[in-house]
Amino acid sequence: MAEVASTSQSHDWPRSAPLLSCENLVAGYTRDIDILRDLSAKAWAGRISCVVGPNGTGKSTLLKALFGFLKPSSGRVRLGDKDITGQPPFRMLAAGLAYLPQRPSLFPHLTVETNLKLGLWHARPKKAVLAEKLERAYARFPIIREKRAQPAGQLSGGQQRQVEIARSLMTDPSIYLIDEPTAGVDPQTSELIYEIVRDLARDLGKAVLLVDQDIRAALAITDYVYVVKNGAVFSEGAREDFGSDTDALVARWLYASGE
Ligand SMILES: Nc1ncnc2c1ncn2[C@@H]1O[C@H](COP(=O)(O)OP(=O)(O)OP(=O)(O)O)[C@@H](O)[C@H]1O
Repeated sequence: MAEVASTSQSHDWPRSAPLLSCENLVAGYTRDIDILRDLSAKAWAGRISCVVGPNGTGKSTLLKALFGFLKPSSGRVRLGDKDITGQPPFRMLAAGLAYLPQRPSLFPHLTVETNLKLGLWHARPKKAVLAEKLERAYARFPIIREKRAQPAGQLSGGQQRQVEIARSLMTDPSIYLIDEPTAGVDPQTSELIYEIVRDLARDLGKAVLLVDQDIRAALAITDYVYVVKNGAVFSEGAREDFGSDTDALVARWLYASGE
């Protein structure tokens, strides 16, 4: 595993305590095949960590293992100092993790507002609390206020992404695991979605672990980069160590891809 540009003295935040971390994670879908093979990564409050790498290398699998859909066969997942390895998704949610999968996860036939309310169903909030949270969501995403009475399935891909993010914010998570948020979305909407993801970290102080194929766009908002190959970290480093040299990073990614 290579540390990228580790000589830089310009910052030391990557040495600060992460909010979420995994160490030497091994996990897979069947007993005999490990997809993640000794993978370690971190996400810091107010920062975006981005996981890039070739197709099929285990990026989405990492998020699934962190959120508890897959139980690691070895390694540790920690929330601050607390060991949360192998906890089921509902406990991960309660612990402050939000997971946004690659495919939209809204109920298409229910209205936008009902989808938002479902973000809090498990908490059984008082009416006033629910109303306040809805108002906060509408203030942050004006397009959602406009479309709140429509079935969610009638919204564009980008609008559905906004509803998903608004729904996740209802539980005020501290950590976001986000899988390819702009897959299948037009360039203009992509820009908006990256802005929203950036604001989750910069404005709201969330720790974000982002998996992305659109390497150049993702790098523009990223603080720390993991290049993953064959289920392990091939190379990592703080984004600012690369200066404006996105090409060096892309070259490293291509090397990991074997292209
Ligand atoms: N539900 C599943 N059951 C069995 N194998 C799976 C399952 N989901 C993914 N895999 C396999 O795990 C490996 C890693 O898949 P994963 O989706 O994590 O890769 P990825 O790096 O996110 O790829 P991409 O960039 O194409 O989304 C692949 O070989 C894939 O076929």
